[in-house]
Amino acid sequence: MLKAKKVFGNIPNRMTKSENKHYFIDDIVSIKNRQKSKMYVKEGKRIGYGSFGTVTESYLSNNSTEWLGPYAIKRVVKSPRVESLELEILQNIKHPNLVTLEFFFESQYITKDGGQVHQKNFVMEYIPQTLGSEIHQYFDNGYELPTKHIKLYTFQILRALLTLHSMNICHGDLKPSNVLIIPSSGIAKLCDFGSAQQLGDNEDLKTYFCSRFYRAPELLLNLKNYTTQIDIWSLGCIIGEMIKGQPLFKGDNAKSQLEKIAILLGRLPESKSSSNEPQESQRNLYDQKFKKFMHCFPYIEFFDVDFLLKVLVYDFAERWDAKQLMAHEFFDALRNETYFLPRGSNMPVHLPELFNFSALEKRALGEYYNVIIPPSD
Ligand SMILES: Nc1ncnc2c1ncn2[C@@H]1O[C@H](COP(=O)(O)OP(=O)(O)OP(=O)(O)O)[C@@H](O)[C@H]1O
Repeated sequence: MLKAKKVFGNIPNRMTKSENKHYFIDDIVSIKNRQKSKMYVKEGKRIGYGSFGTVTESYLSNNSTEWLGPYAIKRVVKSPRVESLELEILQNIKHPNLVTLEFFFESQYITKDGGQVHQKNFVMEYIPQTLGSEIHQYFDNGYELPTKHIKLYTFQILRALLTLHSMNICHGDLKPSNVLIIPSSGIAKLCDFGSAQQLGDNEDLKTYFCSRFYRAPELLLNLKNYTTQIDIWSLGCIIGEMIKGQPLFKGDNAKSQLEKIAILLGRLPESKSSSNEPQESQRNLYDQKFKKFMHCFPYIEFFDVDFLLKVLVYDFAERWDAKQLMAHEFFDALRNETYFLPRGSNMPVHLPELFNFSALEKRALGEYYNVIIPPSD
């Protein structure tokens, strides 16, 4: 289990709102140097209303005249019953494709009946666009998301998953609104670790989490032996949505979600497919699925269909993992070229750094590393 570093006191701050609509926090912890200080906080417009908290555009100041920011402050109720890995992940895992936590503080308010509610406040870098809003912008205006962009965002999501999964952590709520993007530079970063779990052998695992349209079949079936591969399924649904402009599987409940999935993948197999099956019947099965996928995604390249067939697989043991997928020829367009065209621009810009892997990432990639990096690197 990841250990949370105890960098803040046990007694939460009392928030005092001043007339200028900013308030003062006694103990705000800088993640950079783990030092506590006193700061003013000014909150602006709401960016997100999640099921667990609110996110607002905010500014911080040491003196209430010069303001730093914008930041995004996510405020969630601190519950003694629900353990969340969100703070541990945000403060301990630094990664180019995970949103950066800059500060953290605790706060409290008194309810009408005199009860105290304790809150956690995550002060993050502010990235105004999400993959969800980007998909809408394109499709609402009659355009499709360019294939290069789809590959760019997918690769970076996989890179973030490679790191989380190498620690046996699943994100648990991957969906387009939890992927923050900077369209002008092509950067993608995952946010919202409120549903993240570290999977171990003896955990009493919950199965009711992850937004339905992106929930893997094993979760829909309430199987307790699921793995971090649930995130790969969610990613497959996100890729489908980037291609089609709307959620790939839109069920009203778990049963109808499985039915929607079956339209594309065929009925859930009664027993595990076996690699001992004759090669010919395996080939036939692949060809049948290939035809269905071609019908669903008529304008994509053959090897892109093959990529999707490796992601959207019922059996999570056969679903490819992050490193296998990063090595797929689906990403050759990113390995062999250095430019892409951002939305609304006719000037190509450099692709973001995609292959500057850390030592931890290199270890997680193992033998795949040499296949994944561009030929000239
Ligand atoms: N750092 C950020 N910069 C800009 N927007 C953000 C940032 N973090 C979160 N958001 C926006 O706020 C929304 C809600 O945040 P988050 O998903 O963390 O909260 P949540 O309560 O878990 O929401 P949900 O129930 O939708 O999963 C995100 O979907 C995203 O659109």
